[in-house]
Amino acid sequence: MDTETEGKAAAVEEMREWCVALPKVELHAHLNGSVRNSTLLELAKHLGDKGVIVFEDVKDVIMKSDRSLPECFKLFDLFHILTTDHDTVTRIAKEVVEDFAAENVVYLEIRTTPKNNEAKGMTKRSYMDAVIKGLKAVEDVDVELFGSNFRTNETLSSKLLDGVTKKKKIYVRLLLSIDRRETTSAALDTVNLAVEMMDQGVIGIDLSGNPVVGEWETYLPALQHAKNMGIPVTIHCGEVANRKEIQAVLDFCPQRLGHVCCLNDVEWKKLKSLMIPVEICLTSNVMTGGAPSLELHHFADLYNAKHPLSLCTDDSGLFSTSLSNEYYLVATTFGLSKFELFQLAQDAVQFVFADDVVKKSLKEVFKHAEKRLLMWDELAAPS
Ligand SMILES: CNc1ncnc2c1ncn2[C@@H]1O[C@H](COP(=O)(O)O)[C@@H](O)[C@H]1O
Ligand SMILES: [Zn+2]
Repeated sequence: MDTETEGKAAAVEEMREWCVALPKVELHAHLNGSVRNSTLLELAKHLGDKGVIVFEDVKDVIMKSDRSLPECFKLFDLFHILTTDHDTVTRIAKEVVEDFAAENVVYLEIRTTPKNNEAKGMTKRSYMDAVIKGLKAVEDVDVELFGSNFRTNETLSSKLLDGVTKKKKIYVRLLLSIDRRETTSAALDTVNLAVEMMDQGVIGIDLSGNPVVGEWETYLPALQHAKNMGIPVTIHCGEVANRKEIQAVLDFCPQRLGHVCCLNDVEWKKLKSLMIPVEICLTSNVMTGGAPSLELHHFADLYNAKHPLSLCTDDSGLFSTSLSNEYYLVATTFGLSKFELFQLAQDAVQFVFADDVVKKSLKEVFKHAEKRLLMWDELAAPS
């Protein structure tokens, strides 16, 4: 390697390290899309040995790196075969939190679809109990799950991402997803479950699933019920160009929106005037064709318009990404400076569904990390 190439490689490495060190807020992560490949392979091997699936076929699908939108949803059906029993749900929930915490995510909203599965003796409630069991089983990191369990702000903020001697801390909150394949009654069950579990870390509702399936009118009663109960709602919007639905979603005016890829000029204007915070999922959108390329991703337009937004992974396992990588991509694609990236990460605190106590504590975390991160180059420079 010549000196110039070595210098470039070192700069890439240094920027990647900085993005990992940056405290981050993750607002759009699906549990079953965030499972480690190694875990999926282990689960597939186990079911292969039992004759439930053909391991070699499944292995190739898991290891494939490019995925279209329809392929993603076929894959989710496969993931659900692999993961939907109580013990496995507990395991993946634990691992997903560990993985996010390992890259300095300090606040994580995980969303997942509560599932009934009679054959496994699973109800939506027992599925969620298994998820929560997994969050409580995390040992390497301090997980703050319930509003009632907060320690004092000072203790929390000094511990979160101190990174030197103390155990890392992460706030985790849960969003219950309504799958677009569900009936009105099943969607209502999910919202009622959220109401029941508000004191156990559940703080919101999401609408997701294959965007070419289902009708807005089917979910509207459940989403309206959530709104009436004061439960924040986030909606996958415009993954495909469904004009009628995009209009209806904007009219519903949820607390946040995911993706917003296929909006026309009028819808774009409306989104901007409503100032609904957007969960931006760069890698996911480029892989599934929602955005033509990283360079042409609508992040740039929203960012330049100072529209509220936050970088997210969507499905870090499925798309082989991480939140640190999404920040790195923004830096390298759109030329944001470290200062701007820091602001971007910090601004996401405003859009969390957790209460003001948590927001205050998260602001402290960023304050605490600011000097170290913004003086990174000076600190790293040889004296
Ligand atoms: C790629 N973009 C996407 N668009 C829409 N829905 C998506 C999604 N990625 C994931 N999901 C939704 O999340 C479920 C998996 O996690 P859980 O089983 O809930 O934990 C998928 O089945 C789908 O409903
Ligand atoms: Zn999503």
